[in-house]
Amino acid sequence: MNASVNAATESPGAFPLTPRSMPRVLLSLIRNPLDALPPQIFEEPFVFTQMAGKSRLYLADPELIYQALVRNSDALGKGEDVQRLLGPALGDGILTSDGAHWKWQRQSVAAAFRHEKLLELQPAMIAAAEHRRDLWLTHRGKPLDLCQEMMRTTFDIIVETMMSGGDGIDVDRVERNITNYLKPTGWKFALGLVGAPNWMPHPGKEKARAAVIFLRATLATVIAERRRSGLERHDLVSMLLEAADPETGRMMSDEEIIDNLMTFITAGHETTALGLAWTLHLLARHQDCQARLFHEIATVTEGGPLLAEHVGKLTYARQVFSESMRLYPPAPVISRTAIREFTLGAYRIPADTILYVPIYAVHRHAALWEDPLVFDPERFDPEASRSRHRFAFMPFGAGPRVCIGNGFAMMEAVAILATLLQKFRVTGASETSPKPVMKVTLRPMHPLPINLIER
Ligand code: HEM
Repeated sequence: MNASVNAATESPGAFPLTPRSMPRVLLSLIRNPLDALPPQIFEEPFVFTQMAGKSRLYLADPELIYQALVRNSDALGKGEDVQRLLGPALGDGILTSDGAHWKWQRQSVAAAFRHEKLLELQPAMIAAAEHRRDLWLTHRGKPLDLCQEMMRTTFDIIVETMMSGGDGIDVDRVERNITNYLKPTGWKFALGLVGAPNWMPHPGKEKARAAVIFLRATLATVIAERRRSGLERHDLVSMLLEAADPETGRMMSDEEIIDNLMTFITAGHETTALGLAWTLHLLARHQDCQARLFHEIATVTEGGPLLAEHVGKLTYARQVFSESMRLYPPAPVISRTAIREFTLGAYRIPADTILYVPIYAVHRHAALWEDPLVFDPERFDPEASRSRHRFAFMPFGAGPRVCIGNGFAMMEAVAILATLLQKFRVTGASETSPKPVMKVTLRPMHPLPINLIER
């Protein structure tokens, strides 16, 4: 019989969460949940702890992550944490639901993310990047906030490719409201940890509530307009309008369609934008890598404009983006709750255990990476990648719940990087990177400024 993970002393480097350490952990959670990760998880394969009456298991060993997220995926649900954080905005959509309801939704939209379909979207990705590049050409000398710039670019892409332009969505207001929704997530983590009820007031709660009302109403208008016009557009909105549950034949309600559009808009642009902002920041600090990227872009495009067929050939650009996501994974922690007991390595994991996969810590783990804090895109050279465990690098998660948009994101990121760097060299980043803060996604604590030099 396997040992049960039921005492902190059984885990290597157990995290001593005691009544005395609790206030410090809660304060860290409110400010920045990354600071509340047990420090041992950057060196140990796993850390087990018990807090607020719940068993919590942090996994950093790639093999244990594989065993949990892939082999035992049917023993895991998204759990209360995810519902508390994202449920008010994303309802019971593809990211937050479980079981048959999740499966139906995933199958309904899968076709939109097949490789052949994504290839058709490349021109729209390049066009949005060119639009940003042209705006930058008129911005000369003015300071730019990289995160904001990248959010606008990826937002244009998600709305254009998934919603055929979005019928006049107010992009600025949508962006502001997404930020207002995400701002108080530290409070939600902390209140969840002590088992506080959902109605408990906290700073930022009213603004977040107003944001959800605005965002969902905006999408309701998009759906109503699409139904009214009867236009067939072959995009995600049409797919959701036509989706029927394979078992019952039931169509999605408007609320369910809104859940999913909210999910795709938020999950589908924030993450890539933040990945790109950190990438440009790192390139500004590593001019040698930037020079190599210029060379690759010039060789592949033969000095002409970037075309759809070039994107797949920009292998070093992919390496650079991957290495940036290693250091700054846009989704830094994922979590699950065990819905039944299961076996993990030598341990029995009881039902109700909360599992955390701190991608941020896995990507900086002392046992998995040499000089983990050093930026080195060579790590993603095909040869070097082959010699690593597949789940040592997992910015898009793993198993059946792996990011459905991963191919989309890689294509989009490479297209944006290549288009911008054909015209500009980025410089002027601070010597050290600003501290990353987790607000569901990984944002820099302070804006990432850069200078643009026209090439
Ligand atoms: C660099 C960009 C991105 C990163 C790092 C990222 C990361 C992730 C991760 C880690 C998950 C798994 C969450 C979990 O297991 O709990 C996920 C799920 C998801 N992502 Fe992404 N994502 C990115 C871009 C995108 C894009 C572009 C889209 C859509 C266009 C998208 C849509 C989704 C959806 C719908 C899910 C839920 C899938 C499911 O549960 O079946 N993501 N993403």
